[in-house]
Amino acid sequence: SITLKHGAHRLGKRTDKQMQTWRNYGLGQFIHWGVYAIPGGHWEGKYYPGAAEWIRSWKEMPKEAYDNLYKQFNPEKFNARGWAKQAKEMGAKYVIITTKHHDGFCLWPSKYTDYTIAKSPYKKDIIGQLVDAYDAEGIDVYLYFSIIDWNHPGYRSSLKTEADRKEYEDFKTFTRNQLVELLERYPSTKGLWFDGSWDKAWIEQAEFADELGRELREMIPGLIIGSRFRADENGNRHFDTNGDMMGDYEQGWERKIPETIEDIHGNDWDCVMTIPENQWGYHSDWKGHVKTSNELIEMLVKSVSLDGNFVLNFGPDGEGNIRPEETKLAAEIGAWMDVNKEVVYGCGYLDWKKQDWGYYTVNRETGKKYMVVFNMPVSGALRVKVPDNTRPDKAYLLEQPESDITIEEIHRNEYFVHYKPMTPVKKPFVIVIETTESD
Ligand SMILES: C[C@@H]1N[C@@H](C#Cc2ccccc2)[C@H](O)[C@@H]1O
Repeated sequence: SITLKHGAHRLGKRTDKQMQTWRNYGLGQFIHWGVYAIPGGHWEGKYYPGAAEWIRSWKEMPKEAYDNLYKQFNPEKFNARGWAKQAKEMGAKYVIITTKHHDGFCLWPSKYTDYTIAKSPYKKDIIGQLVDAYDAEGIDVYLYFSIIDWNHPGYRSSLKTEADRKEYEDFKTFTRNQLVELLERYPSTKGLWFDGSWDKAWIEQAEFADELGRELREMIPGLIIGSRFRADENGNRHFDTNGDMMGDYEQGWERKIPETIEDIHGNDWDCVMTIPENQWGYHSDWKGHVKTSNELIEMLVKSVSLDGNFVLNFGPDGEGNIRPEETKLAAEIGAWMDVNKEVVYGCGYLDWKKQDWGYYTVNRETGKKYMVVFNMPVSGALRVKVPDNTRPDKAYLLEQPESDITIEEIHRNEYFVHYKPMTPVKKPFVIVIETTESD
């Protein structure tokens, strides 16, 4: 490997208590909210086919019109406590909230720009209300921050001229000031989720970004920042020139999930996921496939089974309502988590061979092993292959600890766990499997 000044500053996982807490969340909630929720994917009767939070970039959207939407932003129905309660009932252990998306509109009263909630009819600090409400529910708060800021005069996607460079210096100072301001205003923040850091202009700022990261981490000990924040001095993002991850966890899994444990290269990671195909901000007309709770629970369990966190996105509407489809899914996921949360919280990868019926998770502290079943075989025989020196002794339904499920040895280190559900299986279910390990 080569010597880098601004590459990864740590090899391997962080082992401090803040990161252990992060690693054990399992389930998080993403909230994308801003003035883009007002048009909700439409403008003057036309349907915007892109992601609703990107509508400003649509050729049919006059920039002037978009940039004045904030003068209408007055979400009467906004109820931070209600959102936090719903997230608690869903089983989210942390929340990531957009403070400022690519459009540059600030949901907190930043003193570094007038393009903020303070200048809207609503006036009040949305981020502050959400931080307090989620803290009160015991849900850890992380702040999403977009480096891209289409509203700031000094923002550039690339630096072509000396004038660009001069302007961009102001933008860098503005960016740093806003981030320091956010951590000063909301010191209970556990981490920053950066986005919009793919521009050439920002990628060239390896030294500045590295120093900024250091400054932010000094403000809040244990602060957690993912791999999307900065590039190394050779322009490499997420992984530096030596292939080492920069940041505390990998943020490359946006709307996708790794297939195998090899895909995660031993790093912590999160998957951030939309309910429709690709809408983060509120779009009033979701087209295409909308995921069911069974699909989302499978994504959650698959993520946990591969040592990751699953963060499900909610896009409240322009009045501050959580839409009915999201409310329904939150309730269905919450009902499943009420019964099965122990296969998610504090759990991770079990190095047993993956089987078709579903996923294994194991509690990192107790070693308790779970079979989370999504695909019941017609035979009712769930194949289990164990490592050498491991003998399965007992299996029972998590929901019915007194149930005694037959384990049949069929080959060396290979068993059938025989289970015939009494009623048709409508939701994933969990079998606990107890083993004896011999040296
Ligand atoms: C977390 C998500 N990242 C943002 C994006 C993007 C994007 C932009 C260009 C090409 C592919 C993806 C989305 O707007 C949302 O905030």
